[in-house]
Amino acid sequence: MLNIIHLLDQRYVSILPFLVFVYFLIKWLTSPLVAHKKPPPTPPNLPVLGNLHQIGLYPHRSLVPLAQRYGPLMLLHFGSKPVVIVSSTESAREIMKTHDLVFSSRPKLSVAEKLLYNLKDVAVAPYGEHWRKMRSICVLQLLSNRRVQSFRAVREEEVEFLMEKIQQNSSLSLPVNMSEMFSSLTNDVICRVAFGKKYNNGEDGKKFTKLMDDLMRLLGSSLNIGEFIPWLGWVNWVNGFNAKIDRTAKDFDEVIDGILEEHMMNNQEDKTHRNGKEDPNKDLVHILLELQKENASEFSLDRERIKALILDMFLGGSDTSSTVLEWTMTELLRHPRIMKELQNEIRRITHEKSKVTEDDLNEMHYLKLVIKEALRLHPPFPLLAPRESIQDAKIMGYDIAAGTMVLINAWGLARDPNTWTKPEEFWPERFLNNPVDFKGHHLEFIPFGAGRRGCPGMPFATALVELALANLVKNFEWSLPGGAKGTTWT
Ligand code: HEM
Repeated sequence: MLNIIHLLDQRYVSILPFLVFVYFLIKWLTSPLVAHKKPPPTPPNLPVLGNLHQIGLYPHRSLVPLAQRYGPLMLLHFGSKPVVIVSSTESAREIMKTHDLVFSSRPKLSVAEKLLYNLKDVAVAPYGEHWRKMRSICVLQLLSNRRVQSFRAVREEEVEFLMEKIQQNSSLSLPVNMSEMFSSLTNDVICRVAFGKKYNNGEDGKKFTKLMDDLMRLLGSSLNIGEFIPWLGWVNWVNGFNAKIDRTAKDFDEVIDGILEEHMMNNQEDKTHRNGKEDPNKDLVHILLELQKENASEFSLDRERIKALILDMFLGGSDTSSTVLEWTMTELLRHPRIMKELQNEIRRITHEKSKVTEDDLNEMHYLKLVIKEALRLHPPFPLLAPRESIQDAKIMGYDIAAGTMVLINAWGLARDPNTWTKPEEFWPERFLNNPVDFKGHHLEFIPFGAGRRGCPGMPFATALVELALANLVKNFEWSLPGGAKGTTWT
């Protein structure tokens, strides 16, 4: 008996390596990437880092030569995370049009999770019922054309204020820091729209501005090593990154809590004074609190969802528009012929008027071409916002597994020499008699994204950018300090 057991033991021992091999083979074959017969081409990668070393400081730039070599749909590895890179109009159309629903989720990134109330907002929320409801509030209540129009006075006043500041500097022959001015313009507009007042003065103002800067920096940070190489997650504790996230999230929460309390008290008072009549100048917090009270559907717009939505409005509405203004002015300064042509159009239309108002903008066709061209060359989100597939899909003959992160190189698409004549040149006339627009129908030009997850803030952003730019160009003669020519780097 003992002998038999011994014999069996020996047999098991000899087949053990085989069983282990079979186990790993099955595991490998059923892993999300290999189970799919044909994954997209992958550049060679390093252990641990994957392809992170090939991404560099400007990923949208580094990805272009890689795509030329490995194709319009590549599979990279950011550490251990598989990421599909989309680099041609055709592959973007497949992802954002043909298979839009499959790619309409967002990956769960831990920084966003902590800062955006556990993904309770709209911009980073995964696809599902919560996102659908929040998106509909955004589109129908907060950012509709009618709502954007209701904030016209805010935009006109703030742009006028910007003109006064520049006028003061220019009368003293002082240089103007346009980056700072654009940043405070867009911040002040979004503060007034969201909260009904500015947060730019005194200690509170400073604290708020710093908080917003920190939020933007953390959300756009590439410091988060633990996201892509999980076993190095401890580094984020040691270098203070996690502590900074927690502190920023807590500080923002305190500020927004104060603002909500203030609004709730004011709403009570307003009701007694206005006798139930609708206030045409409601700010976004006010609107959200009303929706919360109505609570008509089964969807509960709880306090955290309100805070997360407000934060989205700041993240979407502030840095993006100021970046567009900055780049457009930079290109105009580098191209005096285009600056002159634009100035002629604006001065001809507004004639003797001291300022451009929103009524004048419809006639300013060249202005729109200039902004389009600046958005083509310098999209504020060169890789858009990451997407994630919700089920397996076949794209251009390649298999992409459910749960794969997808990055769309909008910057690369808008400079693709196969699509655009002289793609590196700032040449607004390219859009003359050309139906290509940034509204998400032409996949070669998608600074606002496209499809279900496309940007709902486009009308809000363009209204402010057009008004500010028209006034800047009408009212002043511009040049770079010391006769500098400006750079082309982005
Ligand atoms: C020039 C200005 C802007 C640019 C270039 C821009 C660009 C973008 C891009 C590329 C996306 C991702 C699209 C995609 O995944 O297909 C996006 C999403 C979004 N944007 Fe904007 N944006 C701008 C202004 C705004 C403004 C002013 C707001 C709100 C006040 C806003 C709110 C949002 C929101 C809420 C989303 C998330 C939509 C979703 O995931 O369903 N954006 N934006």
